[in-house]
Amino acid sequence: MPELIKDSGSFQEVIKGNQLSVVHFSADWVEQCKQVDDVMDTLSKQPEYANVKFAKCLAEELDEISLKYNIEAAPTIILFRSGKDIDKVDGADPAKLTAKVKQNNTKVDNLNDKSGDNLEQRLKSLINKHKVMLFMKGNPETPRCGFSRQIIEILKSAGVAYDSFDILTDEEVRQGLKSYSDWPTYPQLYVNGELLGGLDIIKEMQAAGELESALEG
Ligand SMILES: N[C@@H](CCC(=O)N[C@@H](CS)C(=O)NCC(=O)O)C(=O)O
Repeated sequence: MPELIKDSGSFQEVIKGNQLSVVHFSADWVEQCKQVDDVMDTLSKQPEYANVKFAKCLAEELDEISLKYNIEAAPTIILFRSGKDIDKVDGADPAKLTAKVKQNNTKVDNLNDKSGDNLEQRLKSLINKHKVMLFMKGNPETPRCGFSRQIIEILKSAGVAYDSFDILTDEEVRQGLKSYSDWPTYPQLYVNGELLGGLDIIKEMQAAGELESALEG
């Protein structure tokens, strides 16, 4: 049975930690929320989700938290890992909610499996996955940050082939790459395993007519 979050202290308790946390922003008077309650209840009883935290909060009673996470209507379900929101389901959509819990929990499992691995090796292999490799928020079809969206447009106009990695799906890579490359933000664009830069640098290169040759490596 999902825990009922009553204040911001218990909310922080629920979302912290490397496990997946699934929080239903609910309103008692909205019929669809009952459907989400049932799905959350069923999922919480499945052995494969034994380490996932399922919780519910009454969105109108915790307005500061609802504001922070842009809750516009109940039900909204937000998935968290290590205190950060990593995914979201708007409205009562049992199939989508189930799929997202499964998908994001698999990522945590992968992360845990890899915890003994050398993070540096993982980062190196990701950086070298493609000649031009973009680390961004979201994916080229659905960028989840304006900076990432702009760099996608630039790469599109340069007509270059590239691969991308969504750092919102992997907190270890998100934080690890910042220190590995000594670069604090995303997007990060790599060519032949070397950091070319973030959005501002890429824009400068484009303005100077240097981008296409830099992308050639
Ligand atoms: N001026 C930066 C803009 C990028 C930026 O500020 N990104 C922020 C917000 S999307 C970021 O990645 N913050 C660190 C994080 O979210 O982990 C650039 O040239 O790339």
